[in-house]
Amino acid sequence: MKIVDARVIVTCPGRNLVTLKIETDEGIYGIGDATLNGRELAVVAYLEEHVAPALIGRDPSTIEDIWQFFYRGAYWRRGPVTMSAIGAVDMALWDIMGKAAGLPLYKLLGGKSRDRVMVYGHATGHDIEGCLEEVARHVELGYRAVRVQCGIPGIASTYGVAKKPGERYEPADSSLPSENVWSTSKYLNHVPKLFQAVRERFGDDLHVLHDVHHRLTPIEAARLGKEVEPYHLFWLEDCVPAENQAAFRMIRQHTTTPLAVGEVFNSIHDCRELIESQSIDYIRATLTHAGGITHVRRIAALAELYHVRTGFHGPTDLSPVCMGAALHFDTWVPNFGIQEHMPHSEETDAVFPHAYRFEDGHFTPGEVPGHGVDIDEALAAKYPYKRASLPVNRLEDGTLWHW
Ligand SMILES: O=C(O)C(=O)C[C@H](O)[C@H](O)CO
Ligand SMILES: [Mg+2]
Repeated sequence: MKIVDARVIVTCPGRNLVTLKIETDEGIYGIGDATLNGRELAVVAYLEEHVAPALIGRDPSTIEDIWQFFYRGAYWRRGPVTMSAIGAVDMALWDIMGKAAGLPLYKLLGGKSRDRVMVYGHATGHDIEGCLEEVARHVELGYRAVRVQCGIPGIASTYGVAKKPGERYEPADSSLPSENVWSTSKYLNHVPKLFQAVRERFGDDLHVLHDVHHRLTPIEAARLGKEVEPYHLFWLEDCVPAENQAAFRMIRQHTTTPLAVGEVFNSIHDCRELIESQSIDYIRATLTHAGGITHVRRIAALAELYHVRTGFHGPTDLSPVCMGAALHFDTWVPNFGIQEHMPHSEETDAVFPHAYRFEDGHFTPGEVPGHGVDIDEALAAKYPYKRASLPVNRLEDGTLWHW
């Protein structure tokens, strides 16, 4: 089998999504997600100029060699743009090989380690009461695990909280970055009250999660971890920016709240120190941004040695193609923890018909050969690209801060 075409499809059924489609001389094709939120066209250019032409004529079954060609063979290694491009190629090749073998991807990877994949949903509210209503709605829908993000008294808007009650929050909400204001002291005073209220209303069985979005310093994160210990969070996510990996050792010494990190990581080298020092509990690197199945399974294997489990990033800025492939990976990977789930819009689901299904707080990937997600190109063409940017965050005195 030979690759005869590799094309990039950009569509915006509510938000921008980038798909690589690789076609073979045997009529089998595979697709991969290359969406890098707010930087979509940078990956499109990388794929079109440096990757797609070099794929033509290759044997799609040489997945490892193709991965090495685009990673090791490139002088400029790593980084989110390069690794998202490689991730899309890799996902599409695994899709092709699944279709050629007539096997769903999880069987190619080594078969089922579980019957279904537990996911967590997103509850956001402007105040604690609003959050509790949203958590209740998720419980009603069957979710066993819910991430809870709350507006902070005295702060006008916070990233990660929907703009209006009942709406979903949208990660990239305007053409140029909008601005939020941040107060660490107001936030730290509020969050323990939120989780106390969640436990009082929903009891001990519901898994609850929280995302800090990298906004704290290590000592502040240590305080938050300690103060929410009585509420037994499933995890505290991205409590500090992870460039300084040694910071996590200090946080770890102060709290037993489990720590998750890695949605912005793009290679095993971003994860290595955190995993080897046993400073984290969940690794969130995703198939799209961290070089596809071929690379993320190396990360998962390293993590397994240190009792670290997977908790893949799964917001709407990753397309259903990534979600489908991730659910196969989650079904197979021995050290699975949880999978994030933000439902895509109806328009997005129509552009990407898929085999995966939600039931009772869990997903199953389906039995369709490959990753089980397709693209309706005619429908995709009806939604042209629209520039969208992630917001920025400033302290109350105007200082630009982590978001
Ligand atoms: O889903 C999460 O945990 C996020 O933090 C969402 C991210 O902010 C979003 O994917 C940025 O593109
Ligand atoms: Mg996050």
